[in-house]
Amino acid sequence: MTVFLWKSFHRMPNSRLLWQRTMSLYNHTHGFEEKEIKKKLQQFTGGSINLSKKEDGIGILTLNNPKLMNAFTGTMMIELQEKIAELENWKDGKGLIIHGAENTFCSGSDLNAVRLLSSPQDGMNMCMFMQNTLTRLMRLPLITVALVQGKVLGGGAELTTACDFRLMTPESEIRFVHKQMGLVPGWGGAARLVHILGSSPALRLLSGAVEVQPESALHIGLIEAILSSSDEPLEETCTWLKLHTKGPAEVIQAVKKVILAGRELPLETALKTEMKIFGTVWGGPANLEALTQRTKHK
Ligand SMILES: CCCC(=O)SCCNC(=O)CCNC(=O)[C@H](O)C(C)(C)COP(=O)(O)OP(=O)(O)OC[C@H]1O[C@@H](n2cnc3c(N)ncnc32)[C@H](O)[C@@H]1OP(=O)(O)O
Repeated sequence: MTVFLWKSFHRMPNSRLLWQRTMSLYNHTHGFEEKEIKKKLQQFTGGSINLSKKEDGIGILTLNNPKLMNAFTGTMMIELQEKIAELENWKDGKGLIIHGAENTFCSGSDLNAVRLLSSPQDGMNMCMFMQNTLTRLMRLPLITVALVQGKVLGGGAELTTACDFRLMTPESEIRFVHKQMGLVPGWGGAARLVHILGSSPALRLLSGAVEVQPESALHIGLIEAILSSSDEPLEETCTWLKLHTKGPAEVIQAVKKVILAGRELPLETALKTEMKIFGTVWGGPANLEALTQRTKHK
């Protein structure tokens, strides 16, 4: 299945539907009825997800529900899916910053919705819906950064793990509070956390519902950097991301794809995928330009 998925990924299907199907994890064969869960999620309104795509190839995705510390309502979950689909089709895109409105990232899922979706079946459908969306986010051919501000809890902490990098402001905190809620992560956050940290540190964070402060997050490798202040974090994050997205979109996207292949595929398949992605940039405009200019790397 994974191999099939990656072959399709590499072939860059033109059809958006095929792309979405191959990038997602669950469909009706897994008992996932997307239409049904969307109908339920539509009932829990409030907030929005806003996307602005800048000319320099950096997108800014804003979680916007500040009254509830940017908790995810049902309609925000649906809007997130729509914005990720839009980003999958962004040919000139290179990077993405995810942040929350009014200087706080996200306090998880909206507890009002959680209370009303409390049957195991609804819970599993919501979980499959969010896992599909966050897996597609993780597989975007863009370099993604979560800008962590305020108290980032539950599903908010899970969302940060679907990004390539996390940057924290000095006063912020990440906390997988699921155990305190009688839960475990369900948006894929546990599996991704094990990949990021290894199983013992991940278990420590989950079993202790540990409040992870910036210094400790940096020490265990959960984040890439602590921002210098909380004054202009979005600008600082943009500057940081621009260092990693300098160059043409096709090259930046190819860089992300070879890393994705290495992260998700068995070694032999990853190597073959890398070779094919290499073929898309070898002799390409950026490569020829660098050769013409006799670029030196001093
Ligand atoms: C698989 C997904 C699993 C999950 O995500 S479970 C959800 C995990 N998140 C939580 O349990 C968050 C509980 N809330 C808190 O701990 C605190 O509100 C929090 C985020 C630390 C902020 O504390 P403060 O800065 O003191 O602000 P506050 O408590 O007065 O909050 C302002 C208003 O926002 C509300 N709020 C915050 N997080 C929410 C959430 N997730 N769902 C629904 N409402 C939420 C909070 O109830 C308050 O509303 P109100 O002013 O009392 O009407």
